[in-house]
Amino acid sequence: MLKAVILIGGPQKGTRFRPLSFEVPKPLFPVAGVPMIQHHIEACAQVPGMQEILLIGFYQPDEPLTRFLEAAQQEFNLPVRYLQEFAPLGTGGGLYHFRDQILAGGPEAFFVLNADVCSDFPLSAMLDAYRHQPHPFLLLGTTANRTQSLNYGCIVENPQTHEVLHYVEKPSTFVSDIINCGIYLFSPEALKPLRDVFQRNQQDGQLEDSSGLWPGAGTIRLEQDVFSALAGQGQIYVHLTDGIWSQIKSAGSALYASRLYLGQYQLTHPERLAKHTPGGPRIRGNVYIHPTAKVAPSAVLGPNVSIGEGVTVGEGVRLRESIVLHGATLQEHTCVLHTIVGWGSTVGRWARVEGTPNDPNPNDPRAHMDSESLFKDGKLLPAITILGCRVRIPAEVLILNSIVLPHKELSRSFTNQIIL
Ligand SMILES: Nc1nc2c(ncn2[C@@H]2O[C@H](COP(=O)(O)OP(=O)(O)O[C@H]3O[C@H](CO)[C@@H](O)[C@H](O)[C@@H]3O)[C@@H](O)[C@H]2O)c(=O)[nH]1
Repeated sequence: MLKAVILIGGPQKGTRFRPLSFEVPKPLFPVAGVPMIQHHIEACAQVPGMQEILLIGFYQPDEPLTRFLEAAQQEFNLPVRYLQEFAPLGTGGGLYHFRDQILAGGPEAFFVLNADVCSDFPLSAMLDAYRHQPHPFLLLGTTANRTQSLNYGCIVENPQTHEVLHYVEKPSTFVSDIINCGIYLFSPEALKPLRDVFQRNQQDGQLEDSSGLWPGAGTIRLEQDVFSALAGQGQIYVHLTDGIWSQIKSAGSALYASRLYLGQYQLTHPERLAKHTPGGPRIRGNVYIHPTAKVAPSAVLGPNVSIGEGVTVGEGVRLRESIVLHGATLQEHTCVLHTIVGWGSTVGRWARVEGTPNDPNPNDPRAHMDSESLFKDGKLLPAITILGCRVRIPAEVLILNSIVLPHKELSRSFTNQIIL
């Protein structure tokens, strides 16, 4: 019997996701038409013997989260429960705090997944590797180029045995091109080192560390406190993958992840991809259209477009590399490229809304999305355009490389601006 834990974090963590995280908790943001963590849940539910999926975080259990959990339980016919931390406990504190719930029923092992990653989740392959040679910690690893590796946990392995010999979280100089994907398979034994860290933190007193976290309150950093400390002791192994993988930290990376998942749907969910039908809109490449959306037949959509519930797309609209969220309206002949259109927003006739993608270098197979910062030298960097919720864009204007905060009613064109 197996279980899975998804680490969903909490409200203040989604700052690079603003203004989109104002409306919905980041783990529920739709990526390729379904909430971000539904991809995780679908992957876990497919592993034979999966008994229960636990979401651990420090969000207040609000209505969208509760509705999502109920829908997921019904769809996958599995208990999917939310366990709320009393305070942010770090990536390992929640696992230790809720250890009794995780180990209830005696699982053989449990998966631990960061919520903010996009992957094809090779969970069965990880399970095979684990069963072949059970160790307390199995980490999924992928490769990154030298510069980008510094943004992740870096793993030095023994290439013969795949034992993790050395682990450094976000090093300041190059350590290894194998990075931690934030996808793990732990044996029940893994909770013992977590207990040791917990007890040590209690003894050391309630000292604040440099990140402002409070170890005495039960905070455990899986990466630094456990992986770095135990590397080279025969307890941590890495399973390498060359499948799709990306972090979802910013709106730009959500758009990129949407593209990756839409590509995956060819294999996993062909029924979710829109097909060209006589009298229907023209579809180019991978496109998701929610069944309740109304799309005019002369619209041209794709590639890599995802259209949410109740969206209206008018005649002659051109839509490419974009996510259009619940209840938005694109009036006739708008052109929307590399943009996220927020919930209930309206783009007026003949308006053009465009962003600039910051996709990984296509000539470097090890490149990932850069963890973008919005500014360089005091200037807003060109990036995808984001319209917050219920924004109104008038007819015949151009909105380029801009972020528009919720409820704004614009009256003219804007380029390279954050509109507050
Ligand atoms: N429950 C809970 N979850 C948390 C907490 N803090 C973070 N998380 C969740 O844990 C995951 C990791 O979050 P971060 O702490 O922001 O780390 P990171 O910068 O994403 O880096 C981690 O992931 C990388 C892969 O995406 C790894 O390369 C890196 O080593 C590390 O594990 C996210 O899904 C986040 O929601 C917490 O206090 N409580």
